[in-house]
Amino acid sequence: MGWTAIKVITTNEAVEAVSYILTDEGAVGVQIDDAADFAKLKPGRFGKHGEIVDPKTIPHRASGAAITGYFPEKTFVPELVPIIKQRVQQLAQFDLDPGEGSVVADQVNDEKWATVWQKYYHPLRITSRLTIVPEWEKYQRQSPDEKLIILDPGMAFGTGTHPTTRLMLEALEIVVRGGESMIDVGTGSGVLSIAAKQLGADDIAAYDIDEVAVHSAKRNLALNPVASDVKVGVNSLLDGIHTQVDLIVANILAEIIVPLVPQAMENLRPGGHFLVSGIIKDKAELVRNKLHAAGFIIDQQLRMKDWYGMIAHKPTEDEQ
Ligand SMILES: C[S@@+](CC[C@H](N)C(=O)[O-])C[C@H]1O[C@@H](n2cnc3c(N)ncnc32)[C@H](O)[C@@H]1O
Repeated sequence: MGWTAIKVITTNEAVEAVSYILTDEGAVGVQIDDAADFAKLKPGRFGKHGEIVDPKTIPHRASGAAITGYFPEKTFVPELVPIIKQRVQQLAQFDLDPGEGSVVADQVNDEKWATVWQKYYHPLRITSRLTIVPEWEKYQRQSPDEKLIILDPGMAFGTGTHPTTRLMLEALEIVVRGGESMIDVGTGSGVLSIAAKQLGADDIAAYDIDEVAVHSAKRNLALNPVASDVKVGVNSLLDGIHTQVDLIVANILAEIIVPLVPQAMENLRPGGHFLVSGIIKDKAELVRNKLHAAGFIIDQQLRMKDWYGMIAHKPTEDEQ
């Protein structure tokens, strides 16, 4: 079996917390290289047979700590790295200095990672009506209402298996009635736009700040003829966009949702829905407060593991 190693560079004080994060995200083993441990070594106190060893000859970090988590080969790295990054940065809230906080993936013993994980990615019924089907799998519908989302996420976030995406797919199924115009902010693999089209949404524009994601979304939209008219482009949030749509969806980190909230209010018609996900438990209050302050009405809060999603709407004239 191959392993995927994900290395976090942090401070000595954050070693335990980062090790916990890596284990909590599925690491089966953690290796710690801490400059503080090295500083405690004294000549002659170690060596396999009690021999005197010069600490200077031992490879070590000059400062801070590197913590490497070893994950099973089924791990889909493009979804895991941003999540670990976010959790490491959040340590500052608990008065722990995350330091550099860089998170880098490296495949160990397996250079073919990009295809190996595919062995573990199978058709998945997300809701009673939405099923994700990897492009390379054959799948027979289990019921006439079942809608398929054909995907090859490539290197973009959005396999459909992550709780943040699943919450959004559930929210779309609750809200979409048919004929809605929609903007998908941070489209990743394009999974939410394809799902919305399958549920009956009409005119959709999808944006991502990352060119790799835009490329992946274009490819996936082409795999799903129902979504072939979705417009996709590079854009940060809704910068420079002034329109009136029925629905805006965004599965992005809470800190990025915050500046998006007033832009969503401006671009929604009265009664239009704003669906947000990607909100880790500790940030739910921040997003709720921001939505209320901007004038949104929160209709429903969805939760899966430590992740929250929210369904909000812009008040109609009667509700104002
Ligand atoms: C958590 S992924 C969500 C992908 C997909 N929509 C899903 O639900 O699975 C967040 C996406 O937002 C993109 N993103 C991050 N910051 C952004 C910004 N300021 N503007 C637009 N997209 C952004 C990332 O590149 C990434 O593709």
